[in-house]
Amino acid sequence: MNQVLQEIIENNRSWTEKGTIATYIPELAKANPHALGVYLVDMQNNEYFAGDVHTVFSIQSISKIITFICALTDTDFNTISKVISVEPTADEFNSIANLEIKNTNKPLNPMINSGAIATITLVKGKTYEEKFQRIFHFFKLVTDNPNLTINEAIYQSESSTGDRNRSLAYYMKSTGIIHDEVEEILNIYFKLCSINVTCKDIARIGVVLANNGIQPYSNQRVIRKDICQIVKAVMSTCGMYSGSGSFATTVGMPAKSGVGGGILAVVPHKFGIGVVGPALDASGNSIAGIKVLTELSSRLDLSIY
Ligand SMILES: NC(=O)CC[C@H](N)C(=O)O
Repeated sequence: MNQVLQEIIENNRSWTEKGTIATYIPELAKANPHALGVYLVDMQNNEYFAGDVHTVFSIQSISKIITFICALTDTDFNTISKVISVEPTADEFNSIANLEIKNTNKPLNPMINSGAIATITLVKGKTYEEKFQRIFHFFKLVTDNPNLTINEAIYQSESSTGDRNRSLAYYMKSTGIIHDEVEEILNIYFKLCSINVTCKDIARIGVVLANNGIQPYSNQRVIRKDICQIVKAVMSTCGMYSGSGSFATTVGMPAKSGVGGGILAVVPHKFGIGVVGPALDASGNSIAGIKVLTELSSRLDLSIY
């Protein structure tokens, strides 16, 4: 398997030249555009990998999965559905337009920025710090990595340039979708986006979802099965932003990307997959990462469709 992964990395590394690093968060511009790595964890906890798997990157929007799981654990899906829809969008991940144009004012789904900001408000916590710590603790549990840290420079960079996210949040407050202090919620959002991870960390989140909530290495249930099903469905339809439809046809796996260059993909009952490749395509997805997953899916026949 490692040999196959090695070939796939070599076959697709040239795609890193065709994408661009996210620079709208200035600190992200420091990422290595040529990095490309892939990590698989299977149901028996075997690990396979190739390429730049030691590259550390900020998790960015992949954190939206974890926030959504925490909200679904604290608040039932029907209640959440009154605040956030689960419909895909062809607009950009930080679009403000659809909040006004679609009749309900609800963010279209929890995988875009507006939806994730609203999702944070549905996670329980007596204080904002407790809310953040509960999500961060769950991150450490599900990755089985108690040493996860926040990338302070990226957090500061996001916070000082995150005015689009501020406008999304203030708009949602004006329409009654959120009620909390906007700056406090954004502070949590920016911190969650700034968590340092490797492909292995995100593959480990993936394998728990692949196994319907049970960690293969500890046999411990960490996510309810019904929550895993909802999250995987939303990843399938919304996880790759405006590229979700073409990703479903070429790769065919529930997945979630982030502008740090990570992609977390799930092959139900088989694998959790983590990919890193910071050069992005026009939708904000890792350009070479998608190519790696496309070849992997085809060679191992992994599409769920
Ligand atoms: N697509 C992403 O990964 C976006 C996350 C990023 N922190 C933002 O809010 O813009």
